[in-house]
Amino acid sequence: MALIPVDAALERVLEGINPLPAEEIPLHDGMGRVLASPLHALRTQPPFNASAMDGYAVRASDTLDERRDLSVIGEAAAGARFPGSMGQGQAVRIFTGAPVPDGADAVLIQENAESVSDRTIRAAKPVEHGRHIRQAGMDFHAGDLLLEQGRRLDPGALTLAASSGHARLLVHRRPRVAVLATGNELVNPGETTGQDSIVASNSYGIAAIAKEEGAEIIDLGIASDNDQHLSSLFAKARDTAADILVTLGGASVGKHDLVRGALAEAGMELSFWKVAMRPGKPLISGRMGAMHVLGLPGNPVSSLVCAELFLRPLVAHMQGARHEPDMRSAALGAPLRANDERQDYIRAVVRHTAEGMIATPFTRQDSSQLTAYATANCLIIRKPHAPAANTGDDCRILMLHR
Ligand SMILES: Nc1nc2c(c(=O)[nH]1)N[C@H]1C(S)=C(S)[C@@H](COP(=O)(O)OP(=O)(O)OC[C@H]3O[C@@H](n4cnc5c(N)ncnc54)[C@H](O)[C@@H]3O)O[C@H]1N2
Ligand code: MOO
Repeated sequence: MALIPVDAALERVLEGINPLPAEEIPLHDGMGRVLASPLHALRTQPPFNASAMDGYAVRASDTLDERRDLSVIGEAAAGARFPGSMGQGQAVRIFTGAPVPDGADAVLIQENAESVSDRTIRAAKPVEHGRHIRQAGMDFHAGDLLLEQGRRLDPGALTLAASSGHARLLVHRRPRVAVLATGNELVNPGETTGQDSIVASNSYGIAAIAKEEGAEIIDLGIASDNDQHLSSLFAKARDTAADILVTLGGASVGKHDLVRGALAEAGMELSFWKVAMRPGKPLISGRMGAMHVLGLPGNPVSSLVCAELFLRPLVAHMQGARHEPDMRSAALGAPLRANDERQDYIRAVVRHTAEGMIATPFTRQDSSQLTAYATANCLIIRKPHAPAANTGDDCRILMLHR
């Protein structure tokens, strides 16, 4: 089967995805969730003209003459407005957040007020009209569109939603991602290892990527390399109503690489197999009924890179969110050889310097090496057939947020 380009592969993975149904959640559970409907303000903020400072509500024209006595006729605090209105030559003691009394048009900060007697002050400096007053609706008005549908909720968005009167939010359901490691050699971390054992590590990073995007994880453990065991665990993924099944390993061409065949046997409609990328070539994508299937290669770095490129956007799209990879430009910190037909994702460390960003690739790029991957903070992307490049040449990098 021919290798398909990375962009085409991503398009196919995301093809025809409808966001999962909406559910209502309390604000405290909103972090990282994606809004299923536009959010409009239920109230106006501030709801009244409010003082931004501690001081005196005054008429600005009364402060032009610094010898003018102003009589303090009452007090306005946050939550307890001055009940009357204020006339010429009068002032009201006011505190930050309090409603500005009728008749006042400025706030004189207390540092600029001289106390003449118990209930009389003078303005040490004139204050201009409107000073230190937050106009009603300065932030938003009832009915304003505050957050778009598809917005991923973050601390700022959650605080805005609360401030505008929402106690509950409508968000898309989290995708359920079933993760299945495959391979006779695999044992769980902490288990006794035999001479030929390998610790099944990939599930942890893959689950972490999916969770970071908002998924719920169903850990299906480890399947041995036999068709019965694989098919019983695929059935379990369906029984648990997984939206996405991620398999790890067994994706290549060896005698023991049974995953693609077993998936087909279990009814998966293959979308593609093999992508023109390094690492990650034997990636499998398809559908088993409503369940999306991603078969990631077994090499740990291959599985992580594939999950960054395909699983992350898939989980985001299923929640109605767009996924914008953090791509930047940098200068190469070391030369690179000419590339072949596969798009390369080269593990590298990018540093900010006075001359700009410099991305230095690790010398060894084996797809089994987690030490380099865990140290890398970016992947240098090399187009297929890119010519040899020198130190200092421009390159594109995908940031890996650590
Ligand atoms: N003749 C060919 N051989 C290979 C090709 C090819 O085109 N022709 N492709 C190579 C490429 S590229 C990759 S990538 C690997 C991926 O193969 P599989 O997906 O079949 O992976 P496995 O053989 O099952 O495992 C590879 C490697 O990774 C270890 N592994 C597997 N699962 C896990 C896990 N959950 N946690 C940690 N480590 C895991 C496994 O023990 C192997 O060492 O195929 C090449 N071969
Ligand atoms: O594509 Mo494999 O992922 O080179 O190691």
